[in-house]
Amino acid sequence: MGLLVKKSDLKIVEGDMGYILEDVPHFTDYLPDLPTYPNPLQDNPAYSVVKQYFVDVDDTVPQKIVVQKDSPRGLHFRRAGPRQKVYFESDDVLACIVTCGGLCPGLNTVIREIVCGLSDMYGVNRVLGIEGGYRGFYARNTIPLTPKFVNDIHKRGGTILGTSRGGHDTMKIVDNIADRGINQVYIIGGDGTQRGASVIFEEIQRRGLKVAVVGIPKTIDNDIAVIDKSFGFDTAVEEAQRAINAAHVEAESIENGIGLVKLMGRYSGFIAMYATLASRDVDCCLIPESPFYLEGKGGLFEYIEKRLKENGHMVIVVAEGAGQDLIAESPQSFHHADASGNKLLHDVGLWLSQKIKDHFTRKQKMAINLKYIDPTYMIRAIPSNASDNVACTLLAQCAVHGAMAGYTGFTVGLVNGRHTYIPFHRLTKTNKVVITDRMWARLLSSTNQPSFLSAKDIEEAKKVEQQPTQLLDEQKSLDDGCHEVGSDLKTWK
Ligand SMILES: Nc1ncnc2c1ncn2[C@@H]1O[C@H](COP(=O)(O)OP(=O)(O)O)[C@@H](O)[C@H]1O
Ligand SMILES: O=P(O)(O)OC[C@H]1O[C@](O)(COP(=O)(O)O)[C@@H](O)[C@@H]1O
Ligand SMILES: [Mg+2]
Repeated sequence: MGLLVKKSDLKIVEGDMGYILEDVPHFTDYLPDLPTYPNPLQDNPAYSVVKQYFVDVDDTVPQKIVVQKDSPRGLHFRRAGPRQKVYFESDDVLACIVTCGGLCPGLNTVIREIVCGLSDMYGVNRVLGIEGGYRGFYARNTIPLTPKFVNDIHKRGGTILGTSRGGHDTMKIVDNIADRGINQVYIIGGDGTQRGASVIFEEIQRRGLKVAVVGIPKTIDNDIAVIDKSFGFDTAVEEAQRAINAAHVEAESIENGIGLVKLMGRYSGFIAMYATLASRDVDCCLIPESPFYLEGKGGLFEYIEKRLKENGHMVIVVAEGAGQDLIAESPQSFHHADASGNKLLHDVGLWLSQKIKDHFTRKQKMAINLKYIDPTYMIRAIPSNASDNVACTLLAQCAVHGAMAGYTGFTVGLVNGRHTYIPFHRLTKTNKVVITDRMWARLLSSTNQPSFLSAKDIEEAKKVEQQPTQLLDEQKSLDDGCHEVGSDLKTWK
């Protein structure tokens, strides 16, 4: 279940024409009369030439960018960036950085840029690395992070700090933060991590500590709500091309060749969809959001047979979360969830390979050559590419600006091309490919695969689409006084 947020805990500012700002918490909400200091950036020669370097206090960014003449202005988030006044003196800051959840290209770049951003922009030189994810706060020693130490780390995949699932003990973590005198906590991770960050922030606020809790969203699956795109996603899609190319070369070199590639995507098929659209060698893309079936008219086997007869070979891309309902329970799937409570998946790649082989060789008596490629971890265990490196840098710098300016309990994220500060609870919902959107239609028209949907399914999907928008749903919940967010795809105990 997602986070349950009371209306009284939200910072909502309403304006004309249906304008709503969902603001993020600030120290002054619970610690009035804190001293402020001029932002040291104003004396930094590198930034002194920038016209209006500091962000206007009233700047906000709309969540919905496409509007009609009479539509309400809708939900907005606070624009990220440096503020004229800061709430920390450089020498007083003791920051820490932790990485949690699965790997993602760019983690080391974000770590590097937080350390260098704190030092170069704000003269902060005390930064600690928390090793091995959340449990590292109370179970491991810290490592001092200096600009020199992190200088080359962006060239490496993974995270120099290590990561983990599970192990989130709020009290132990906050005790540790307080005992060490840490006053800025940078938490890099996905939806689960942001839920964890949210409860850490609540406890810190309850204890009245002047500690900024800042999230930087991470997920290779690109399934975090609200934000445009997560860092590392482009790198993963690019790396997936190598596997798809190999599958294509293998398939076209042999009679009735089928190349099958499994890509990551637990609940959302973004990697599979973008890798397919980028490649143009893919004949069929299967994702969790779009149910499919094997046998009979309009099914996968019929389509495979057609493509082999037309073209002599084909390439299939399958996202790891696709077809889970079709796969029978197996004895191996005894553990149903990982340490963080994420549902464990059946291996759709192996299952599908076997099903295709059985169907064509035994039932159809048609000789096929299937080559299965599983590059799962290869696409996320690599360093980030050039554009992801820049994305990581901007996220890290915006995170630092926000913490220095006294904001807390927020995640930094790109919304409609602008960096914003977003309350944690907004990001814990899972973003999914919408199969009634134009992007999925583009994919279907580029692969020519069947949609696997009956006329009734299409009607149902359109009805879901026509239901009130997310914004209206959420506004209604707010009016009711309570706001539940987050997917119910996983349970947290
Ligand atoms: N609801 C929650 N409350 C507190 N901590 C959580 C919650 N969900 C996940 N976490 C913690 O966040 C960390 C990362 O979560 P996980 O789901 O594995 O990865 P990701 O953050 O990439 O989604 C884990 O250490 C887990 O214990
Ligand atoms: O084997 P692991 O480390 O649990 O990771 C597998 C999972 O990690 C992911 O890459 C991303 O998951 P997170 O965003 O929760 O880290 C999923 O696509 C995949 O199912
Ligand atoms: Mg997750």
